[in-house]
Amino acid sequence: MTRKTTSAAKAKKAGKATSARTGGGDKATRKGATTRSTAAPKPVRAKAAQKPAAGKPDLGELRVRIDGIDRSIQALIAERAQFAGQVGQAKGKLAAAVDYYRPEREAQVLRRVVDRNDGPLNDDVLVRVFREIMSACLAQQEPLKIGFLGPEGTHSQQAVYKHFGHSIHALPLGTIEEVFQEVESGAADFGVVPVENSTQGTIQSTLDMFLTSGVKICGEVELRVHQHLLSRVGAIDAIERVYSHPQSFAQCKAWLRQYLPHAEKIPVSSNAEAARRARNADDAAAIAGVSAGTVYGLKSIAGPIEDRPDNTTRFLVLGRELFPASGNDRTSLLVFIKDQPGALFNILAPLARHGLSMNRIESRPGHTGLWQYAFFIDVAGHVEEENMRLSLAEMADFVEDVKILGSYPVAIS
Ligand SMILES: O=C(O)C(=O)C[C@]1(C(=O)O)C=C[C@@H](O)C=C1
Repeated sequence: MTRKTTSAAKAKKAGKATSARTGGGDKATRKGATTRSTAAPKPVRAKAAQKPAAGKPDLGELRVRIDGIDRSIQALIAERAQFAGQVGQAKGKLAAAVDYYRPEREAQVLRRVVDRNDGPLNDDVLVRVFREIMSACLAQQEPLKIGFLGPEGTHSQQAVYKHFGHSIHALPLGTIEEVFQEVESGAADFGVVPVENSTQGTIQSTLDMFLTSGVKICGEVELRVHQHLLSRVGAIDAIERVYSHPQSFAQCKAWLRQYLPHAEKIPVSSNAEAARRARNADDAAAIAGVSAGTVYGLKSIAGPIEDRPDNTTRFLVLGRELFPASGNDRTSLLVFIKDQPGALFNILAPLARHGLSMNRIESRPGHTGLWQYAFFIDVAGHVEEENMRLSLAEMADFVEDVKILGSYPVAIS
């Protein structure tokens, strides 16, 4: 019964969409065109209704076409939301919004968007649009609660919206440790924390949290990070002090040396905190993203000011469970190796034997004994896959312990 109603509704809507897409068949479209041509002769409209110059497209006609397409898009989004609602029902009565979230499915949807894209819009623009649609579809159950390193306006918050869209509750938290704790306790459904920057390297406080926390990595986000010099007056000559996160100072080292060599550099816990402080004095500035400037009412004096134009931060999405494979995944392992000759070689050799690429390896004091190290290893693939399972089994003789921190879709756009 449900299926019958749905397909009938779908056919009806598809018909409506087709006529709107072709431009002339839709009643409302024709009405729009008529209204426009007989509109009262206000100067602006009269200009739009004028015959276009030879070779120039007709503005009024183009807008009628756009209106028709908008109607089709809106009808299709509504139809998609209905199906997504039914998918929710198909999953059964689940305890909370977090149980409806499927990162592997979202990654597959977005990859298809990229594969289909022939322009004129860029992949990242289309991914953003579809991300928002899925975000809104999921929020029909209940919006997800996402913890991040606050306050409002940080790059972490931008990463939250890039990954989850805007139909969520973003929860600003005081420290990276708190993000882990809130996810582990269930107060947040997911968390987003920075893990490495292309200019500055690893954020070690994030890696170290995995030594003791039970959270799982269920996604990654890559964000191009643009830094600006922000102040309440917007004049560089007035600046005596600059606030920022140490990582951001490091990303803008050459620029600061050239343009503000004598200003005092004051490290604070986040760029947004820097912006919050800079709003209190005319001689203070912050290095932060423009969104922090918007939140705290600051003007951009200069930007982007990062030394490397490809400056990118990678964030991890933290959750409480592992998700199935999406088809293009990464696995993060925390390996405590045995203190014996060739131990590191012996844990990496199985990966090579089974054709798995290691994307990254990082050693940190393992907190298990003096000079004992833990290795954070990222490998292409998913733990569900045969070659990964075989590699892990073959490593077993050479490790004290292996923790699978997560198997998650590789970042999209
Ligand atoms: O396919 C699903 O499992 C859905 O719930 C639908 C949908 C979507 O809008 O496409 C919504 C949320 C999930 O995180 C993944 C996909």
